[in-house]
Amino acid sequence: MRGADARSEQMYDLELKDVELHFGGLVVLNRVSLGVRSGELLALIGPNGAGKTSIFNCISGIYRPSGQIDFLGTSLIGKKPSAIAEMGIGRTFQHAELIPRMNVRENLLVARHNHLKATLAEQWLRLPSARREEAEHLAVVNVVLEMLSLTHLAHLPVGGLPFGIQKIIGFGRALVAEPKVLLMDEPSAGLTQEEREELAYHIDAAKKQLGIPMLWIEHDMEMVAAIADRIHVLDYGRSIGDGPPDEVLDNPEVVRAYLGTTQLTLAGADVAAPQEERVTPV
Ligand SMILES: Nc1ncnc2c1ncn2[C@@H]1O[C@H](COP(=O)(O)OP(=O)(O)OP(=O)(O)O)[C@@H](O)[C@H]1O
Repeated sequence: MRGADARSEQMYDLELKDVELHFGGLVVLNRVSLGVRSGELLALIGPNGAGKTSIFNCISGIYRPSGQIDFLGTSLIGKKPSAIAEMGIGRTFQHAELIPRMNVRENLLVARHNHLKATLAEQWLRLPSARREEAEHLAVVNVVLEMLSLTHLAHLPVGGLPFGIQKIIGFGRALVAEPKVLLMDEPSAGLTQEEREELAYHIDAAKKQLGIPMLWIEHDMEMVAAIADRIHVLDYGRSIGDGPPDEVLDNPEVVRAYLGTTQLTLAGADVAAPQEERVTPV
């Protein structure tokens, strides 16, 4: 079997089948089926209110839909959000939950708490096992800092850093938890064009380096066209397209539903290399 054929046959790590969600009379998700494989970045697009965040809330166990949601062969339906997070489903939020007075490295270390094995007493007594564990956490954090070109800012309080850098730190927070799949809810919201390109560069690089399946809600079609492997389109809770970016963004139904009459141009869609020297460490 050739590479592309093998890939299309590959099982999904995370798969939704006929997922349906209602709030009173409102049909929020109407038999939605989609899946994401390891090493794949699947963009979830659609107009406001289409149901994108609701899909994340169903996967995370916050909403209780009908249908099937399977993660690495295990059903997530009926599981508590904490149990789902512990299974390795990571999530970034539109507003990164950073602690402004802590420095960048400390913010990432906090996100390792799910991996803590040493008891509080062992940590206080600084037993060798606790010290070894601390060193392991620090090593993971340092790898992520390096990967996101944040090492030179690691000692700086997060609150004083530009918004675009804070977004990259928020992405790093999700990565240090070593998720098995990552859900990203519009990480580019509020960023300038230059900051979006830098974030896109890091998302793309992290996907290639770590091979984690990523499901990504995004409104910026240039970012999507530049780095998504596949796009799934929702409209009023219904799936209206799924496929490679050039195919999906050319689909007349998608153009009509999502983009109005504006023809999407993919020309110029690009990602920029990080600019480490943008922020001067103090
Ligand atoms: N907890 C809730 N109770 C009632 N209605 C809800 C709830 N959560 C979502 N909805 C409704 O479901 C629909 C889909 O909302 P959702 O936030 O999933 O859309 P979205 O595609 O993420 O939109 P946006 O791009 O604006 O974030 C909307 O009509 C919303 O008002």
